[in-house]
This record gives sequence, structure tokens and C-alpha cells, in this order.
Amino acid sequence: MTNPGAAALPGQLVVLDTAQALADHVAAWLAERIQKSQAPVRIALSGGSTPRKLYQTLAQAPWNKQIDWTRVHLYWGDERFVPHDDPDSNFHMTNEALLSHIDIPPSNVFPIPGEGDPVVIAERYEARMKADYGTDTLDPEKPFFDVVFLGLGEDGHTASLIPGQPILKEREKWVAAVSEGRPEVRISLTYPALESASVIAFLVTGKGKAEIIKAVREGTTDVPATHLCPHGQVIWFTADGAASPE
Ligand SMILES: O=C(O)[C@H](O)[C@@H](O)[C@H](O)[C@H](O)COP(=O)(O)O
Repeated sequence: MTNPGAAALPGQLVVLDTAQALADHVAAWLAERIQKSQAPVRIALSGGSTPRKLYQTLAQAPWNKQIDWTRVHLYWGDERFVPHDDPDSNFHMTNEALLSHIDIPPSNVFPIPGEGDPVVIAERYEARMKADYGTDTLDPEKPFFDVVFLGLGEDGHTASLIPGQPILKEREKWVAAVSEGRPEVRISLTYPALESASVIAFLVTGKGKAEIIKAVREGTTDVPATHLCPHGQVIWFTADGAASPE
């Protein structure tokens, strides 16, 4: 399949005052989804400062005990290709903020390894996902993920779909290595894998993101985020001036 052109990604807009208000709101929203969903509930996690606050909130009462973590399967939307004890590792951040504080079975947690050959690691992660899904073909009627959490960079990148990189043309593989464009190699889910979600939930805070959020939602820019073709719903959870109420 060819890469479709840039398109608006309006979705539903939720505007909160502060990053902590956003974390509280999304934690409650996620807990309700997990409670209502059939097991396993597959979630793709994102890196970044806003997700960290969400993970810290989920690690505390009431969510740490109220959520049935045995029904939750955690994947990563992208990862820096660094060892897991490196502070830049998204797994490291999530482990510190959330995983080390909750009763989630280790067999439900699928971090992207940060050492070895990045191409092989990407292939293995894709094979893992395919085994979990049960087939090699993503069915729009049967999304892989319940929720994919994504951030949005001021350059319009999301996950590690970085402007100018070959991964932007990748519509076959589910996972790919991104060797240029950032100081370290990245491993990222590709468009088809990220699109295979009941909900794509963007977490975006700060006035610095106001312009790019508006352009992506209205489709007036051609950046990696505007090439997403979600199979399900899109929700923009925003705070700290990233968007104004409509
Ligand atoms: O950092 C990561 O792991 C993600 O690859 C990246 O896509 C991130 O979500 C955006 O850069 C937004 O990050 P902030 O929310 O921290 O601005």
C-alpha cells in the first residue's frame, strides 16, 4: 500500500488546565476502559514528560489497586535504542514511574530491547506482536491495541515517525528501526501498527505545541502525524495552553 497524503486529524478535543489535571483525567478514563474491556487490554505506551506524569498518577491510589493490572498488556509505541538502565530509555522511565509500583505480571510487559542489532530487534518485536495478535494481517475491524498513547513534537513527529526518515513510507512492517534524525537510533511502531487501535490518545501539553496541534487537527500541514489513518477514535488530551476549548 502507498503512503496516503496528509489529512486532518480532528478527533475529540479535551482541554485541561494543568498537566496534573490531564494525568488525573486520563487515569480515570483509562481505568474505566480497562474495567469495561475484555481481557487482554493491549496498550501502547509513549515516552515524554506528559506520559510520565500519567504513569506516576496510575502508580498511586486509587488506580494502583483499583485497576486489574493482570488484564493489561503493555507495549511501547517507540523506544530509544539504549540499554534499559539508561535514563533516556522509555522502558526505564515507565518502570520507575509505574511498573515498579503496581502488581502487573512481568509476562504482560513487552519492552522493546535496547541492545543488539536494531533491525533484528524490530523484526523480533513485530514477530512478538503477530504471535499475540494471532495472524500476520491487521484487520481494521479487530484493532491490535485498545489504546495507543502518543505525544506530538513541535515538528509534527509522533512516536519515532521522524520527519524525512524512511519509516514514513513503511506500510508493510509493523515495527522498524530509525537510524537517523535523532542522536540515538530509535525503534518505532510504524503507521499500520499505530493505526490499529480502538483509540489513539494524544497527550500534549504546553503553549509551545499550540500551533502544531491546530495544524495537525485541521490538516493544514504535512508532517508525520497528519499521515496517520486511524482505524478507530482519536482523542486529544491537552493541557497548559496546548489547545483552547472549542
Ligand atoms: O519521546 C518519545 O519517546 C516519543 O518518541 C516522542 O514522540 C514524544 O512523544 C514527543 O517527542 C513528545 O514529547 P513531549 O510530550 O515530551 O513533548
